[in-house]
Amino acid sequence: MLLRSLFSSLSRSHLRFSPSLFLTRSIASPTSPWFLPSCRHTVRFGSVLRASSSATGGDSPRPPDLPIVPPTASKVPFSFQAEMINGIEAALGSTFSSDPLSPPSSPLILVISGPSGVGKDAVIKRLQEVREGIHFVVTATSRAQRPGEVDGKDYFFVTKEKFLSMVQRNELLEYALVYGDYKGIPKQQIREYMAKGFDIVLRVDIQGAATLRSILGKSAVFIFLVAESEAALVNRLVARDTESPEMLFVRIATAREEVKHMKKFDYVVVNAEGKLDGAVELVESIIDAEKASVSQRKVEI
Ligand SMILES: Nc1ncnc2c1ncn2[C@@H]1O[C@H](COP(=O)(O)OP(=O)(O)OP(=O)(O)O)[C@@H](O)[C@H]1O
Repeated sequence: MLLRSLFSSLSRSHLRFSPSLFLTRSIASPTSPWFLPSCRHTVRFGSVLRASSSATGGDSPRPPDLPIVPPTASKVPFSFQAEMINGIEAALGSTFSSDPLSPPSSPLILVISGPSGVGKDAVIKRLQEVREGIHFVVTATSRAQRPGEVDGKDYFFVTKEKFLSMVQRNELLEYALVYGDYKGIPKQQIREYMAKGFDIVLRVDIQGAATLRSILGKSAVFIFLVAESEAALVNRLVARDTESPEMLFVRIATAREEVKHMKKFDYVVVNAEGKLDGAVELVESIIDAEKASVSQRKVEI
């Protein structure tokens, strides 16, 4: 029935054709896709389809100016393709929509964590350079500013008193006392940038990641960053030269314990010595995969 209707719509079109042209492949069922005639014609590229009402039966005209991109390997002439499409539309009783078939992807929250000195800051900084639409949430901290750090860019450096007043006003998604200093994530920044469609990157230590997991559950993507080995991590921390020997010892001892928490994360990314770009590419792949996921994570802050 469907086929008959299609043939009759096509035969009303300007094109002279034989149904046998279409049936160069066997038809498994009336609804299965069956296609193109094996004939040789000159193809006119770059033209724009304008449907004639006779080809669509007059009921469901194709949108005007809908460009048809010619498949390079096709031997089917353009005008003939247009007639075929019109015929199929007429047989189906509706035009083909150009709306995207995939649902829009939701903004992500990426939680990037890992032992001290593994390269969290370095990876996030590079990610922001190579990828658009990423907002790194600037953490508020009561710790002292290190040389080269910029207030409002690396952290919001605040006094302990100011930090505690932010806690009281429920302005922080999560906060913790880390090595004697407070660190916390301002909620407002996340809301603001998610509303603009940005993917959000949060940088937290392992303890912070555990707290965020309990708050955000599966609605966020948790990435654990590791060095290629314990020795490489220690070298990196020593070379950074930002800690006193005592603090260095505490960080290294803590890192040993922290690696054990890897399984609570969704992904692990190795940031190997001299291969920062490789780590960033993997993070990008994770983002791309998440955006292509059939069930998108939904988050509310
Ligand atoms: N792939 C890499 N190869 C070599 N050096 C790296 C790599 N990634 C980061 N580094 C360097 O290692 C040091 C530690 O990196 P970074 O400060 O980004 O770590 P972090 O995880 O943010 O540390 P913390 O949690 O203590 O703030 C920095 O000097 C950084 O430049």
